[in-house]
Amino acid sequence: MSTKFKSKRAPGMPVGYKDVHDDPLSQALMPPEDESPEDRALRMEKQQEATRISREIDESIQESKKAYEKRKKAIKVLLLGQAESGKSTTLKNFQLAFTPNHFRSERAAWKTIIQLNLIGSIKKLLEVLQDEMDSVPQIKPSTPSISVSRSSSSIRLPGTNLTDNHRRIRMRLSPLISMEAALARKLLPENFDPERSSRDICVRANSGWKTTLERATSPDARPGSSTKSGARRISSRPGTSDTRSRDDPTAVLAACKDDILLLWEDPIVKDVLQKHNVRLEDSPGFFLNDVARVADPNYEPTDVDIVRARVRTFGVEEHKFVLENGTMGATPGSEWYIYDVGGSRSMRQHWVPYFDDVQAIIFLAPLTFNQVLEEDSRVNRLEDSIYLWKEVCSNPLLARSTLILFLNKMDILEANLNAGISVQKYVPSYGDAPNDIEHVTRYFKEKFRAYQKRLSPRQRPFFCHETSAIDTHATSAILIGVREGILRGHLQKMNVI
Ligand SMILES: Nc1nc2c(ncn2[C@@H]2O[C@H](COP(=O)(O)OP(=O)(O)OP(=O)(O)O)[C@@H](O)[C@H]2O)c(=O)[nH]1
Ligand SMILES: [Mg+2]
Repeated sequence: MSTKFKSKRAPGMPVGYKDVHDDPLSQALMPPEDESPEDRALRMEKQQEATRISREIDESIQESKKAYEKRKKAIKVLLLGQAESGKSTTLKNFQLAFTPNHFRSERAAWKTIIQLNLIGSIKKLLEVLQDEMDSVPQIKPSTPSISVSRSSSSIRLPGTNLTDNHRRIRMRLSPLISMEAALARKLLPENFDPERSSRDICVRANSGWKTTLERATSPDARPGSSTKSGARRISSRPGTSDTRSRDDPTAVLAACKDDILLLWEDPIVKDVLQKHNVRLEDSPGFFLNDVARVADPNYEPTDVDIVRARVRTFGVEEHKFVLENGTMGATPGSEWYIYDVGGSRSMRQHWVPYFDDVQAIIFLAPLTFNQVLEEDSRVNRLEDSIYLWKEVCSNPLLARSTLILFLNKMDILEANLNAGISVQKYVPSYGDAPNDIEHVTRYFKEKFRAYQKRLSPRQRPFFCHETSAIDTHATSAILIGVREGILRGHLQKMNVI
């Protein structure tokens, strides 16, 4: 009886399946009647392999499903704000506070960025000196005077307090500039644009630029050295020690260190900068006050250096955080996604696709009332931040997202107010209220609060923090509170608490 029943099923088909004579597929799969034992063994082997592959596909679908569910449950935070508002700096603070091991593992990549930042400031400084020299007639110098010098004396150039010694130092520093362009082209080739070479270093989101930098600047990747497989990585030129040191920012900076210090600490140079209205201290990625350290051959960036390094974000970067054990009271293993966007005007259209799936937005609004946008010098930065804030508050896609406002760059606000810069001059509506940090902060905070209240499609609480994102200690305390708040809100929405 059982033999008879078996013969009616295709091999491997469970009991209860349709009779093979009714099912064309089963019929097609039936072994030939004269199947040899070898053919049968081969067929069984193929069948087992097919079953294994099918099981693997099922498992991978299940895993994708699980990952999708996990991602759906994960907390997603979007960092928004204009260019240079401090979004990437806040992200780095987040990494330092909650995934410090990962943060520190990227130190080598940041070292090159910091060196490029420093060279960028020197380049700007040299441009100002050149402008000053060009602004006066180039006639034969006549009035000798003593100034900064390695030699015993120097000759003052006509019409300026700069001397021929400044000109010589400027010449000696010029290899830094050609090296910067070469380095940017080699290390970040897809982002190299000679038209923009005077601007910040720019990296494309999710391009793996940190890995590229780490590989390209590791000792065995320098020109003239070989990889384990014997292939050259960067340059095909013969690797003389001369070419090696000319391409290596650490070696070139070390060779130029004394000259950089001489220029930067020279009171005449400071006067020229002031005359040309250039405050390098306020520009992003400023490391000129740290030359002695950064230009040292054994320089290793500190955590704060990394947080202060400047790289312009281009596009939208996704950062996954799996909180590390023992970090700031975090629940180990919890998953967060933080999206860091490029903030300049041309990049804002890329923000919208991320709006419908985020629990919280951290909006960076620096209180830089006396600065204008780099991309449009007719627009005041603070005015632009308020415009953006209004857009975010009123956007229906964000109606359910928690908004957290960071009034950032409080240190710069304080310095500006201490220097006596009047808020009323730039923001007439401020009137004649006291020009101090307390009143100014309260005034702008209330402005942001009122717009949120007026424009939000549904009521939501106003969360606001005063931050200086380069102060890692203070910022980590704020971020712990923010993380708790977002988590609580998220759990409430999911009805877990
Ligand atoms: N003094 C001071 N500098 C800050 C502060 N926050 C950020 N910066 C600096 O401002 C510069 C710009 O910061 P980023 O975080 O790169 O700005 P971003 O918003 O990511 O800019 P984009 O990527 O161009 O959109 C960097 O050099 C930071 O070190 C702050 O609170 N105080
Ligand atoms: Mg950025």
